[in-house]
Amino acid sequence: MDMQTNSFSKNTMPIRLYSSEQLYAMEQAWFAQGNDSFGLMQQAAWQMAQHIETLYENKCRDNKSSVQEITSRPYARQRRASIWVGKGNNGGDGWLIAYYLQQMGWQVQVIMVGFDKDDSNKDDSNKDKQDCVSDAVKAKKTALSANCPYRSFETSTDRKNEETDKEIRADVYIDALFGIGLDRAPKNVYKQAIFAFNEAAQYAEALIIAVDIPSGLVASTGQVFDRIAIQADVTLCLIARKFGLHTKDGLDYSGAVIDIPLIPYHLDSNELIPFATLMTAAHTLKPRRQNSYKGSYGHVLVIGGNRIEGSQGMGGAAILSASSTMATGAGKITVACHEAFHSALLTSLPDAMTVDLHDTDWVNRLIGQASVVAIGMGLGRDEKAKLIFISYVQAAIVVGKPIIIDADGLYHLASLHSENHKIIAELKKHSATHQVCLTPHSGEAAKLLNKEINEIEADRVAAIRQCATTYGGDWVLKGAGSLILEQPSGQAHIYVCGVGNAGMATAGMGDVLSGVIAGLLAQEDLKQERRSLHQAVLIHGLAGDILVNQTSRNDDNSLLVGQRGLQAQDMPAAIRHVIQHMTSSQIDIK
Ligand SMILES: NC(=O)C1=CN([C@@H]2O[C@H](COP(=O)(O)OP(=O)(O)OC[C@H]3O[C@@H](n4cnc5c(N)ncnc54)[C@H](OP(=O)(O)O)[C@@H]3O)[C@@H](O)[C@H]2O)[C@@H](O)CC1
Ligand SMILES: Nc1ncnc2c1ncn2[C@@H]1O[C@H](COP(=O)(O)OP(=O)(O)O)[C@@H](O)[C@H]1O
Repeated sequence: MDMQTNSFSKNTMPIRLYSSEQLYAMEQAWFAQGNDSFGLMQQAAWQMAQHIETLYENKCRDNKSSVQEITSRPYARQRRASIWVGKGNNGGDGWLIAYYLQQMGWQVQVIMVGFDKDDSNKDDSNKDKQDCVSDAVKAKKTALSANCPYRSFETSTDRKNEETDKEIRADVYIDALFGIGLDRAPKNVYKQAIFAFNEAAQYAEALIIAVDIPSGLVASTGQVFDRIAIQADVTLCLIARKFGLHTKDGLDYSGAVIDIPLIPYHLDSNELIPFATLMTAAHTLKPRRQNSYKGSYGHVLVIGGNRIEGSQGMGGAAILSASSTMATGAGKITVACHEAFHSALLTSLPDAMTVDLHDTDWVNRLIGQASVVAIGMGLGRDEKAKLIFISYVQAAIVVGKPIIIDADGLYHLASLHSENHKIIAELKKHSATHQVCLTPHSGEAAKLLNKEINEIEADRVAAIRQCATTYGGDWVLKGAGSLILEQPSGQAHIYVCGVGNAGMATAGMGDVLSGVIAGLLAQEDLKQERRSLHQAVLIHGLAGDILVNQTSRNDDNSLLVGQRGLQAQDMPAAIRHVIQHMTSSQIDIK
């Protein structure tokens, strides 16, 4: 992987992300080499206890009160940790954290969730089978042998008295309910415990630390069921980064992520192929050659912006896409849109050329001349729009052009797929030799795969893989932590976009993205460098971040609009800013 990047974030290195299954495989490979599983749990807990102490001290410093000040308060002479444990190995980590924190002078209280009387009896009666008991049981025994105070969540909620409330109020709340083993929605007592944990920790204004992954968040998908999850300030991530921490709900629940690698899995020669790669920095771009002209930087043809009889039309989609294309440095642009929008287009983008979307002779001629064809933004969904979509995509295939398909283009593609139209196979074949980029959000992906949106959302990686298998080409599955699937040599690789923000959840942002992709692909001089799909998605996200000031050193804040004020039309100026910094000096984001 090309590591040459320009720093647009604190962490500029790509980070490998793994699924639960891969994490379990890493652990098993480690144990198969003769390493002890309980020893690993002890190591994990010991390191986490150290981190917890440091994080708490840092929090006190940030609050501008010294640790001595805090510890001298009559009700808090000791640092207090409330540790909520489940029955799996994540809970085992929690018991051992309690054990080590107590040794370090903390006042600890363990809250057991889902343990019933039978279980504890079973543990004690199995003394003769000590070697066979699980690590979690060994961890519990270790903590109990050191007299760590503990209580069952079920019992304390039943009692519901003031004393119980006081007992569980702490400076640090530690979530060790579920780790990578969570595979379904927490129900009953688990659901109650997660809500109670969040409520108690927020009431106490405590530091909230998740062990390995916040409970309720699925490591392999980033999904949280019905908003039932621990809302962490910090996640102490064991062994390797979980995919789910960085996409979808993971972005809202994980807080800051601290790695605790524990085992040297990356040194293994039979290294696992990562599930995905997290990207937070765009690759550096070389400056333009002095001896060049507009033709050196490509000609983009944007096809969209239609007006269907009786409607106001969607000229803005083509205008936003075209403006963003020019902001990336493309040499020339022609927009094939409805004639009703030509003057509006030329008013906002006088550098563009225009052609009537429905003048098929002209548009076909331009397809032959263009370096890249981007089609679908505001194209319309009626039968006439569908016919021109088929005709222009076919023309682009015949003359061998890179194609970007977005928005209404994806709608037509889905319907053509359901009709077994031959263009689907033609496009797939074309994608084996030419770049074809398709950019659905979850709703569009659902149509393309003939599924419900919640099925797509439940496993976005599976969805993007299925899109690529069905239609060929490179894909972006848009949303928080957008996924990008590229298959340059036939082997699919998935990236997660680690930049961008919720201010970008606004109309027209997707049109802007299609413009950035087209602009990068058009520029031949960037061939030796990265002008890949993930590079385009990063530039788009970084531009959005600059506009909401997620920058630590952005001297020029004239672009600042904030998340709620962010509009797609603000993006071209920010894209220019990002491209300029990628080509010269560095700025930091976040
Ligand atoms: N030695 C090691 O390997 C090391 C492991 N480490 C730690 O172990 C953690 C993984 O441990 P784990 O595999 O025991 O899974 P964990 O998440 O604790 O328990 C889940 C269990 O709960 C259940 N369950 C699932 N969903 C549920 C639901 N919604 N509601 C109710 N129950 C549910 C499910 O059981 P089921 O009921 O399906 O039989 C499942 O077995 C990992 O994140 C890390 O912290 C580190 O210490 C490093 C060394
Ligand atoms: N919460 C978010 N975090 C990061 N990026 C986001 C978020 N919401 C939307 N975006 C990005 O903004 C763009 C929105 O695209 P899309 O939904 O197609 O908008 P439209 O159809 O209105 O043009 C996508 O690139 C998406 O990834």
